[in-house]
Amino acid sequence: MDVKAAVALEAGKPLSIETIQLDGPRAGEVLVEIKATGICHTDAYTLSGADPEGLFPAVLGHEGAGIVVDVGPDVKSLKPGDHVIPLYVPECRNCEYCLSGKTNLCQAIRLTQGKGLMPDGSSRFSLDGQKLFHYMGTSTFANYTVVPEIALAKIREDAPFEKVCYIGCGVTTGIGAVINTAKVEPGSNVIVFGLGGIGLNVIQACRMVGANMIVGVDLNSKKQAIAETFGMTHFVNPKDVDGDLVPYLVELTKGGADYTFECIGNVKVMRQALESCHKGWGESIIIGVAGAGQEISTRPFQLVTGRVWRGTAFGGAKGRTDVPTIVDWYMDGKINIDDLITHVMPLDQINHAFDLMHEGESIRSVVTF
Ligand SMILES: NC(=O)C1=CN([C@@H]2O[C@H](COP(=O)(O)OP(=O)(O)OC[C@H]3O[C@@H](n4cnc5c(N)ncnc54)[C@H](O)[C@@H]3O)[C@@H](O)[C@H]2O)C=CC1
Ligand SMILES: N[C@@H](CCC(=O)N[C@@H](CSC=O)C(=O)NCC(=O)O)C(=O)O
Ligand SMILES: [Zn+2]
Ligand SMILES: [Zn+2]
Repeated sequence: MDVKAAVALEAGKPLSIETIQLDGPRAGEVLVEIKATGICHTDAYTLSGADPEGLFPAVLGHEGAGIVVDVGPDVKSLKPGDHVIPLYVPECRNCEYCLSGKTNLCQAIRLTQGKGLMPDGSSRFSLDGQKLFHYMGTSTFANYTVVPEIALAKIREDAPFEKVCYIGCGVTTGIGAVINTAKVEPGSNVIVFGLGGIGLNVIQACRMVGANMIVGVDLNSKKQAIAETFGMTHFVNPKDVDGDLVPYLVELTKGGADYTFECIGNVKVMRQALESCHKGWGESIIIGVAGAGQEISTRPFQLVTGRVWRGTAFGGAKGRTDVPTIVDWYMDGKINIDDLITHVMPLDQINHAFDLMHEGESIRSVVTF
């Protein structure tokens, strides 16, 4: 079938709006009509060429919501008409990782997903006969996509696509990092580095769990006002700090934070986030994705003296189990998504969404089809 898509033809170039061809679903696969997709910083990261797994030409996008149109053989849990959110971390409930109970990182299809292919090793997308790569197993920058059954969360039908698509990455990542990964306790002091589409969700979850100080750090002071409405209690712009940022933050939090979150993807900030933690118990959670060749460093003494360095993917959430619950939280008014979606636009303006992100003018842009 013909599909309208924003195609990443080359690294570092704007997306190209094209009519491409999509093959139907094979065994274990589902054809989904994408109704809305958010644009996450990770899409920009891959498009920039910094992603070691980045492949071109490809259909990017991983923060979508839509409706099942058709299912391939052996699909049991979904049927046409079901409302779904694609998952870049699937949940097969059968692999060693799923059965461990220790991680959300289902590995059932990770190898082919990282090669831009469906689990059978082929692509469903093409442009004038040339193969296009899938992206993160989701490829939501198209009005139709094919996704493995194990990578789809079934959600309630009254949830608005243009809002809950954001649960496909940013909302779940930020909230899950607080609840599943750090397990922030009431009364904790936290520092959030980067007040974008992920960091603001970390802040709203810290408020939900009853954190005490919620310090936000961002180079862009325009983020202060919205962060305060989501629960930030103190704002720090590193440009306004005389001297080193770390001792300033340790002093502000009276000995260091119980938890810090790096929501930028900058390895220098990751070090600052670790070293701003409280001696003896502070935990720093890396959420940001850093480019190829980048490495983190610190004095081992920081860990010897009790600070903990951890990371999280998709907020530690098991998508088919947890995403429907987060949709319920939104529908019940327990979490705020509406105020984080600052821009909505049609697919042919998607490059503007990337410009807004790079200029620091948006929190989340959403494309509706
Ligand atoms: N681990 C995971 O599962 C996920 C990771 N990510 C990653 O999280 C990071 C954040 O993503 P978004 O919130 O969508 O990005 P964003 O672009 O919306 O926000 C980044 C924020 O960091 C600020 N910033 C940039 N450099 C800074 C610095 N040196 N010091 C202080 N603030 C600085 C910017 O002003 C901006 O407000 C990205 O690296 C993204 O790839 C995103 C989703 C899931
Ligand atoms: N391909 C990159 C790694 C990118 C990455 O870390 N992705 C996160 C999700 S970011 C979403 O916006 C993730 O879930 N990672 C787990 C995984 O299995 O990929 C690289 O190779 O550096
Ligand atoms: Zn994302
Ligand atoms: Zn699994």
